[in-house]
Amino acid sequence: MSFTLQFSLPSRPLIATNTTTLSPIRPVTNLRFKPAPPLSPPSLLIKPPLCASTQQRQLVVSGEDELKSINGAQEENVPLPVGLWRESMPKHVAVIMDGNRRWARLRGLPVDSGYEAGVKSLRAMVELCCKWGIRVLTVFAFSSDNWFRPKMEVEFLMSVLEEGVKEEMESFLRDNVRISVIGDLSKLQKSLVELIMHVEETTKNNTRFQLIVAVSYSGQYDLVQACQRIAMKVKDGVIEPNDVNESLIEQELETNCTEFPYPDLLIRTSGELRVSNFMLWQLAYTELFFAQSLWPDFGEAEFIEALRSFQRRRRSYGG
Ligand SMILES: CC(C)=CCC/C(C)=C/CC/C(C)=C/COP(=O)(O)OP(=O)(O)O
Repeated sequence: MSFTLQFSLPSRPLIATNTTTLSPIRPVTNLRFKPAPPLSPPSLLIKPPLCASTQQRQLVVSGEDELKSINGAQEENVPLPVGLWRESMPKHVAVIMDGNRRWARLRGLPVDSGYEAGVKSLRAMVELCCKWGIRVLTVFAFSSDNWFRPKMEVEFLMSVLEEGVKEEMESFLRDNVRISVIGDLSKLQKSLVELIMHVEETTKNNTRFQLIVAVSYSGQYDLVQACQRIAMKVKDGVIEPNDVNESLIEQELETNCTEFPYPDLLIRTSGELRVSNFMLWQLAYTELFFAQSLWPDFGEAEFIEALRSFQRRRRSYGG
């Protein structure tokens, strides 16, 4: 049984969007908070829209059954590692997969081996996300600035993406995985763009898990392209300048491809303490976790540590 309380907030979010109270001892609450989008189409009762900053919020009090089911998809019936609580799992994790080249150099290996080891780490993380009920994983695979790397390295990374998509296409379909790519695709080879469009189209109705790959992407690029689209709408008389607000910007960002909220947790590996122009708007209320491990060494134990850290935090969204 469930009921919904709807209330309005003047300008900023009150408590939480899509996660329950985070308790290190035991999750005691089954309260869910969701923002109701003023401009986007109506969503399902417990389906949160894109972001945490829209002005109207709904408080949904769920029964046991509803906690197991989010947006109609059943959570995996797999026991979680000790100390992790399903109710307070992040829905969306983002990762800056840093340290692949250092990993290779430390071993006296060519740079390519570092990226190959990084892909193995990514595969393992996708499996863990699926197993533990994390619904979206966004990875920074190639930044706008990475175009300045040696040509051979750029070509290798592009071939990794191309081969990865081709090899995994069957498993995406079998495992109900949706693939989305965000970034400035105009800089990519035509054949790769076609492949990306094909995999996005083929997997667009898959609901178990969404992998968002950021390629030729930067947070500043995303904001600029959103501004350009909004400016066109103003120019065409579709909207007035005064209509531009947070929700409208959110709709024009590349992350509009996910039905889930912005990242709850950002993990950056390799000990660097920066967000490096990644999802600048979307990270507004994201919890940050910086791991010492280089990305190819980031495995299950490190992921559990990041999730435990996340679950110990209280997210107030400035309220
Ligand atoms: C298909 C797909 C999604 C592939 C992902 C492959 C992968 C692991 C890409 C990482 C790309 C990258 C530029 C990481 C930054 O660390 P760095 O390697 O520059 O490390 P450094 O800081 O040691 O130089």
